Amino acid sequence: MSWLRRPRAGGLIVLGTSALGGAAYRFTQSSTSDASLNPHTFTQYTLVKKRPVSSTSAIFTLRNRDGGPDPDSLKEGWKRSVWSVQVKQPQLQIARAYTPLPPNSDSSSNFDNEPEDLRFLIRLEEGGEVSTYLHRLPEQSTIELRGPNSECELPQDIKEIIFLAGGTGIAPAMQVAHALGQRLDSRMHILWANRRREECIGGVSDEVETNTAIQGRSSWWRSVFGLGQRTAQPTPIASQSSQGIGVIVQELDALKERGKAHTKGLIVQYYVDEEKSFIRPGDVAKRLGPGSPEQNGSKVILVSGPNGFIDYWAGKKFWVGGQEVQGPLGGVLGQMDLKGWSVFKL
Ligand SMILES: Cc1cc2nc3c(=O)[nH]c(=O)nc-3n(C[C@H](O)[C@H](O)[C@H](O)COP(=O)(O)OP(=O)(O)OC[C@H]3O[C@@H](n4cnc5c(N)ncnc54)[C@H](O)[C@@H]3O)c2cc1C
Repeated sequence: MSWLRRPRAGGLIVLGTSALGGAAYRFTQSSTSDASLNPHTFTQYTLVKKRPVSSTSAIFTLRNRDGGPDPDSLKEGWKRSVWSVQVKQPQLQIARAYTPLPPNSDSSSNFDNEPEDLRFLIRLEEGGEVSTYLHRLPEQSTIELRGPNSECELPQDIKEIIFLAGGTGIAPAMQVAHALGQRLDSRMHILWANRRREECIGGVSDEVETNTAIQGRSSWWRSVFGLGQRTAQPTPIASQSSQGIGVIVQELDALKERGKAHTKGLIVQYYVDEEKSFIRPGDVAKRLGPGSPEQNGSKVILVSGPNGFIDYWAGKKFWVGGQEVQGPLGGVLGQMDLKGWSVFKL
């Protein structure tokens, strides 16, 4: 799910999808009614709420306008997939993919057969056609969605996940945390990097980073933005901000709480570029564990965020015959002893 890779295009874009096993597909569809979300036609939703998260991002809450029931595929998707929908920009007739945030206590559906509201964390891209269009829309506007599209299916036997998220790459991480929160004995580490603290106000890392395992490589942010040398330092444990706790931070805290009873935990680490804290290879290495081949269950590293973030950590994805494919494992992870963990680029 590398962000910002869409070319400007005149026609509606069919987005490539891929699964952990390498297959690309859309969810099978039980209903083809235009009133229900479906992969074939655009369904009308109403923008019922736009809640700012920072100066450049907001959570958009969309409600199915005609109340068509959610397809079963969508309910299944929440349990086992990372998935997205396409949002249409009607004047330009283009569409971009966005990743629904997992339901929270605010997500409304009054009756069992009523569709759930869909919520999206959307960043305003400077000069970006669809994100600028969406951010300019007033509440009560109509927005058209098509989907769902599966980006990756979680293996049934998943045991542990390390999720490297850059910026709005946190949305798929939250989907995975939501799905994993219902699986016994799973453990998930999210390492979330942002340029600015305003995206994750009040976010306090669960673990102290010592960064002793591997040092000396520059961060993705550094390589992308050409910043100068930084001094090695531990990730600062942020103090509670006087401005309160950011919306996404609160939702991550809620996900931790929800999974507590069944799982071995959700551990979240915050890295903020402007505070000179960066995800380092050592932060990943120390979470790989000893790597015992007898251990049951898959262990997966997922990488999600802007193209440069994915390239830096895992190498480029490629387009082959109109489909986006994983490409070889490269980047920093490609040079590490991953002790049996597999890597998937979202
Ligand atoms: C599966 C998937 C899920 C996603 N989920 C989310 C999500 O949950 N939240 C989210 O915010 N984003 C998400 N994205 C990214 C999203 O789909 C869009 O790519 C993003 O919003 C930018 O789209 P846009 O139309 O606003 O920008 P675009 O018009 O595509 O432009 C993107 C950037 O490139 C620049 N640019 C474009 N064309 C050119 C050019 N020819 N020359 C120079 N510069 C150019 C623009 O100025 C802009 O800064 C997801 C992407 C994928 C593939």
